[in-house]
Amino acid sequence: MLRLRDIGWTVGGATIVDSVSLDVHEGEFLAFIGPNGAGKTSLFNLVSGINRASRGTIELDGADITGEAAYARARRGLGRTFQTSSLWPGMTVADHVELAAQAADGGSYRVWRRADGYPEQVAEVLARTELAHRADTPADVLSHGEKRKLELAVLLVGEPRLMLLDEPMAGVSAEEVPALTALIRSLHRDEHRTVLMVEHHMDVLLGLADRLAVMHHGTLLALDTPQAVMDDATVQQAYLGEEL
Ligand SMILES: Nc1ncnc2c1ncn2[C@@H]1O[C@H](COP(=O)(O)OP(=O)(O)OP(=O)(O)O)[C@@H](O)[C@H]1O
Repeated sequence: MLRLRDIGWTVGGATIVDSVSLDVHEGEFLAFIGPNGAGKTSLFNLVSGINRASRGTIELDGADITGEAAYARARRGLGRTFQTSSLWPGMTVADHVELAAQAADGGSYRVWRRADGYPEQVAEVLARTELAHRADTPADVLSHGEKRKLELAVLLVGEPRLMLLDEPMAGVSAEEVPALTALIRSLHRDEHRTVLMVEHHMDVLLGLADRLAVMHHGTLLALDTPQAVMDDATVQQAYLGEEL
């Protein structure tokens, strides 16, 4: 489904992503781990089109999308969430989803439009993400776990086939992690979406990921099943003193 060949990204003389090649199969769950600054988010930015690769090629479903803008990649079914919250504080949960539905329907983001255009879609997405009871709640009042669910809800409106999730557990309390993990699992297993996810919590990943990609200093250090990666001596060495 997704093919990266020799992807590199250099900024101001510093090589942030260095010769990354990998294939992601349809329906796969591939998790990215690695120390802070390893280049995981930078790689997601290159795949989603936020930044352009300095070299290498990116293919989605056999089409070369290396030079395509982010919105064009989104139209092909590639969606992503961000490490930091991308919500509008005073806007309600339902209005976030409504706005995303308008945008997905070809409309522009017009915050003054009344939120009565896509009630069925909004209700359906909020039910899937277990946020129906929070429909009228402003985003800034939500717990961290609910905020992450809302970011997923907004993403789901576009029905992405390939989802890039950047640290979806960041800031989420320990009590909320299981429900969020279950939601992400269901988007993958029940809805058959292909998922790439950056995550530091290994305990979360072990129940989700088919394969782990280990990044270190911008390179892909290892790519294998979770067990094989954890047994890998090179990975262990790279992580000495780091949480794995
Ligand atoms: N636009 C940029 N210009 C210059 N340097 C950048 C830019 N974006 C990222 N970097 C640098 O690239 C390196 C990799 O950053 P990146 O955020 O991709 O790492 P990461 O693996 O996602 O880390 P973390 O786990 O902390 O999120 C860091 O040293 C960062 O400072």
